[in-house]
Amino acid sequence: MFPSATSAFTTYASISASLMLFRSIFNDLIPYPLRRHLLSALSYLFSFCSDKQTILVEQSDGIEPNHVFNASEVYLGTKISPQTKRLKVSKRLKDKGLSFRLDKGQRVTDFFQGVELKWRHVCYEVEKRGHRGDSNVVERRYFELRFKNKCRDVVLNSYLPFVLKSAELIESEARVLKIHTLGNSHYASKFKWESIKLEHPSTFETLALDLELKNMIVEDLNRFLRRKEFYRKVGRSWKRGYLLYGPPGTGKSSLVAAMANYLKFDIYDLQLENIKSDSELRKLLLDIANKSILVIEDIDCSVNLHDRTRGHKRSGQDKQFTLSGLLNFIDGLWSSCGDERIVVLTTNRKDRLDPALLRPGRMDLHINMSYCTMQAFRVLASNYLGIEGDHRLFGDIKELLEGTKVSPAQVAEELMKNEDADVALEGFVSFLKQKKMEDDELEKVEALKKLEIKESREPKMEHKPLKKDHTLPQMVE
Ligand SMILES: Nc1ncnc2c1ncn2[C@@H]1O[C@H](COP(=O)(O)OP(=O)(O)OP(=O)(O)O)[C@@H](O)[C@H]1O
Ligand SMILES: [Mg+2]
Repeated sequence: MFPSATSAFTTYASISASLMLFRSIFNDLIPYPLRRHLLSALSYLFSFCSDKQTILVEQSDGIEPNHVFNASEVYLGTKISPQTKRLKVSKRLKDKGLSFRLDKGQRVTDFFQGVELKWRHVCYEVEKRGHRGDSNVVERRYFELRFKNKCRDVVLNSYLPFVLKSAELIESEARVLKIHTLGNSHYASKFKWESIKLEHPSTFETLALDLELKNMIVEDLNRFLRRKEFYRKVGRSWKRGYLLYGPPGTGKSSLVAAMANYLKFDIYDLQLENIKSDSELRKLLLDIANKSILVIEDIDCSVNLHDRTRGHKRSGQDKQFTLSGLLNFIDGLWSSCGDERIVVLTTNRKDRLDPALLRPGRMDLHINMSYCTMQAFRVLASNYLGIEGDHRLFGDIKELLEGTKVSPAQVAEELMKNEDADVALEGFVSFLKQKKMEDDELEKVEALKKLEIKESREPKMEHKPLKKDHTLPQMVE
């Protein structure tokens, strides 16, 4: 005989009333610390009879935030399912989209290498006593991760590192990159960094560079990111300096943007003309966040940095801005402030730079951005005209490019003139022919000029009247 619906409901009501009564007596009569001990002793007893293990990931480890907790929170935000009933949603200024977090008490089940992993977000309150005896209640949080005993190795050695790595990727994907420049809304004549969204489309795929050079740069960046421990071990600050040199329009600024997009680093564009003193420079550089690229464009002409001892004085000001002040940040003692920094200097004229900037070890890599080669041209042809593989005009173009100095920027401009690939390439061939003629003409003029200069420097023969030379045979009259 089944109990009637009324009696089943009465039994349910009386059991739940007793449970509630028991809970409120338990909470009211037993002080909080004892309650926690009793509960953890009970769960300890239960864990003996279970084939499951539990890992607790607490929000903070003493004073420091627990990185595993933050990573788990980010990772689990991507694992929500229709069964997750309560979610928290947020968006920071730097984020591209919304991000989700589990609310307290919510559960998520994940699978990794065939292992079932049950997560639960737990929140509890603790009473904290201040110095003056006053108390306040603070919320503490942790994640509980349950899995089968036999999967312990997989969880500790593979799953948790996987969660950390995934969270890092999710965070960097979600980040909006920024470019920071010195704003002129300066307070007390001091400049401050102001930022806007960096939406430069340049990437290593779109960059027209010789493949070997491109791969070398990407590998260098990857090695730099991997070697945090190495830098620490050898006593160097975790920084890398690149000097990009080459004629205008060869892609120096585009390479900086590609680096930022690849590494997901912000760019800090420092215009040295605005800096008045070393101390101002120091302050600005200390305000730069980690994971960033500091760029100083056209270092040869931004400020007269040649005189290291006297510094750069401005009229009516005794403050100084010196090259040594800058170098101190690049690789001196001040450079140890901050991690994961990249410094890029660009110049059109490497020969004009102070030798101090070129000294070995100062800029780790000198990258020559040269005129357009055939390999670089193929990248541009694919970007701008969608040409993959070969084209009937590529032979002519290769020959013409070898004898002409055209920057990738000039090539790009020509290729943009027509959407039809054949028309655009024919136009480009005529452009190259014209350019070649002009270059040849220019070369002739240059050669003539050099000859003239050489001649003007050579000592002139003096045409003195011939003295009577007694050695000469006398004319017989
Ligand atoms: N190597 C390249 N690959 C792809 N595009 C390029 C390349 N070089 C130049 N360009 C194109 O030309 C434009 C100008 O190039 P960019 O500003 O990077 O040159 P730059 O070397 O920094 O010049 P400058 O010395 O005048 O600062 C870019 O916006 C890009 O469209
Ligand atoms: Mg540039």
